[in-house]
Amino acid sequence: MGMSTNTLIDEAKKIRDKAYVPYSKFPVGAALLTKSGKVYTGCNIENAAYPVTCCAERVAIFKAIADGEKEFVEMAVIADTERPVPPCGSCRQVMSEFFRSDMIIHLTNLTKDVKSIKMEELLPFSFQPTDLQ
Ligand SMILES: O=c1ccn([C@H]2C[C@H](O)[C@@H](CO)O2)c(=O)[nH]1
Ligand SMILES: [Zn+2]
Repeated sequence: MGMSTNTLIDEAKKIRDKAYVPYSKFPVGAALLTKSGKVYTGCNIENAAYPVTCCAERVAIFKAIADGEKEFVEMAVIADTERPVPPCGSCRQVMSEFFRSDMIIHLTNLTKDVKSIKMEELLPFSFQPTDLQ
């Protein structure tokens, strides 16, 4: 694991403290590295209308996209889980829209277990923009 990966995990851990989680009390942090070397971070933001909640991963991705970023190289996600935190299905679908199939996502937890997984393994046979043509 390179130095940039540890830095990315640290950034994810740091923004996890900003999570707005009055309902689940389950804070999650995510950090996304762009090809240009910038890091976009996200935390989960819940809502009294529970399903309106946005996960940490999507907050990070949407911040980057809204800032004009298009090329991503690595992502880290962290939560206080027993195993490396598995992203939800909605986040996997959003990731598959913007991440290359060979991009690595580092899933981790507070006890530093890390599962580094390729986009294509995280969501195989995913519905793609090209399927609309
Ligand atoms: O990978 C995950 C899994 C869950 N959550 C959030 C959604 C909700 O706020 C809380 C409990 O599901 O954790 C994330 O942000 N990312
Ligand atoms: Zn999610």
